[in-house]
Amino acid sequence: MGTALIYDEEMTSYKLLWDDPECEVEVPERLTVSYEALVRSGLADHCVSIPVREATEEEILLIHSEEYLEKVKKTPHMSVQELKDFALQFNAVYFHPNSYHCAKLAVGAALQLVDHVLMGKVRNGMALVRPPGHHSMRDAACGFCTFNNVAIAAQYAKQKYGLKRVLIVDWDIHHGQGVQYCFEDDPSVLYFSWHRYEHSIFWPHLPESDYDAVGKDKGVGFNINVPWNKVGMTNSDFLSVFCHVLLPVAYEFCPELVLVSAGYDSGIGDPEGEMCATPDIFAHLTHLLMNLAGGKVCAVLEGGYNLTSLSQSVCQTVQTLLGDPNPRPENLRSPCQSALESIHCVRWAHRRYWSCLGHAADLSSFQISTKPSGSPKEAGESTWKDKVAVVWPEPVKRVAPPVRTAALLSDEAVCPEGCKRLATSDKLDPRVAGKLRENFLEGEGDSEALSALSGLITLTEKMEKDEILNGLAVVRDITMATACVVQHVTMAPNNRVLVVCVGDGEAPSNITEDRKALVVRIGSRETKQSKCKNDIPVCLKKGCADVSGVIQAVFGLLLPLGYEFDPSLVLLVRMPGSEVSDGVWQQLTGLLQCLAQGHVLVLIQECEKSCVSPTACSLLGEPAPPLGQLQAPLPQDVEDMERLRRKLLADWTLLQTTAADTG
Ligand SMILES: CC(O)(O)CCCCCNCCCN
Ligand SMILES: [Zn+2]
Repeated sequence: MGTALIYDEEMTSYKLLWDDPECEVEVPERLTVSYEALVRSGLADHCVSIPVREATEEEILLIHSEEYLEKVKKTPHMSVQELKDFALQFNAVYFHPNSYHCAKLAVGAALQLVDHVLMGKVRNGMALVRPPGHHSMRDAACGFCTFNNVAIAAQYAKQKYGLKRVLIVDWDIHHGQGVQYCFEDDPSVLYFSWHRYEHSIFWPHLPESDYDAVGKDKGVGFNINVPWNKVGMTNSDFLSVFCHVLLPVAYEFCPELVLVSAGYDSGIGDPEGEMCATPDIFAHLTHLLMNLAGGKVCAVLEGGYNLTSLSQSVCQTVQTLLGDPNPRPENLRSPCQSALESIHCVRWAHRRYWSCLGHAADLSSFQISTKPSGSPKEAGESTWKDKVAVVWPEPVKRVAPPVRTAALLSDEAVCPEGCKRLATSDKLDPRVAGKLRENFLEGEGDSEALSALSGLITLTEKMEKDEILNGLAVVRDITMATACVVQHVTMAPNNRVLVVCVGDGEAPSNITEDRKALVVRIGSRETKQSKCKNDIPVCLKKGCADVSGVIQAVFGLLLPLGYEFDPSLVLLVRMPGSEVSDGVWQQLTGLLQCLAQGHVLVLIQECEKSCVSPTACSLLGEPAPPLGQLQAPLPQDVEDMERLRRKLLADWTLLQTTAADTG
């Protein structure tokens, strides 16, 4: 199934007709540069092009009032002066004789995308639209927005397809208060937004944009606001919020559809956001959402005003939707104190509503930075032209290797659909053979074992050379196979391997202190006190059969560790007898492809070969099936994981979830 791209240059046919410093950034070129970048990069050709359509009045009335619609319907016939006067009744908007037409196309584009995804014609997709939507309200335009494209799409999806749970992820740098107002009492729509706030001195200065606006009545808990109280937030801040706030909640919620209010003014160089996250981060944010809702992800453009940053970020998003491997995240470091405060506050505010946040530390542990008395930035606010030009490196080219998934299997085993069987006939370098015999086979002449190990070496080398993206191997002795891969990979100077062992069993023997290998073991009990700090055992009372326990460990520990460790290879090992369900296993296999440019090698013990085909599906880029709404993790497990997290904080900064953590 493909990735939809919805774009029509008709939506560039309106613009600001008078001088207005607060609206001048919203130019038609925003759409043309984004689309042209997709065409130039060849990404548009790999997408399924879907035509736009005008939304009907009935669809607009899903969210907006008749009075408001009747007012907007009059704008095509207005003079410039009348348009100007009409706009004055709203906050930071402008109108043009064509803006009503374009606003209907923007809504229609979002609905076309939702239809094609929910009817299974495409897997996911992106709609490049303007005007944006997330600020507009039932009775009012606001912040360049006329109709609330994403809010209408959510309502439309519920009504037409009977969806019970829709997740809206708003990564635009402004708070989509319009969306919040629509759904704050609605438990079927979980709205997540981060936004520049600076304790309300940033536009639109609303108290209800703060972290304590958690929803109302039946909707308490289903509105999550992460305020950025400083500018300059980085990739590390963004990933920390996804791992420690959004994703655990999103998996507990288990949405049937993910709508993204994809605004790129949160990216570096944007005059509105003034943040520092680089365009490649949107590849990771997108990837981390793609195993939710069975992969049904609809991204709808909101803001983004630096044309270079915008077009690069749009390309990063679409390339990930298409399944191409993610770039390795550049030099991640500790989230900043202000971001940690925000994470701490929002986790605390939601601790009663989401069991995954039940243990969130209370706020007494540190003094929240006081709200500065500073007056809103309006006074003498520098316009975007005064802002210093920001530069950043062009995102690295992301090339998909010629072979996506290779399989190392015994001769009689059937090769899963879509995988390429690895020919072990390749002559093994006699020196390597000698080392393997000496290190792993105690010299015994077991040619079968030798050919299996040499096959693993070949697999690993083909990944390093980007001849294949990822692979799976069915082996007889999984501990030996793991040790063999670890040893081979860590021989090269700047290689690092993240070993994820699922189920109980011995960690590989040759893990050294040199941080070239990091082992995270998720199992039911401490096999033995982990001897070195690069071997991290995560213990769950019920072992890997505990879905919410594993998911808690993945987002709270494994992914932050993995991002900070930044491996060149991920080795995912399914220990024999691990009761991990295929669903959880596929989630893991899918999510871990966000690391190491997607170079994931999965090891499966001969006796477990029933999980070969689900593993192959995930390695081939199929979204993992939804896990269902998650139960609460066991309190004992939560406490153990919290204790482990605090112990690891000294070495791993992305594990922090509160400002006090840097104690
Ligand atoms: C879609 C979007 O969220 O990017 C729209 C942002 C509107 C910003 C209005 N700024 C007003 C500044 C007032 N001094
Ligand atoms: Zn914005």
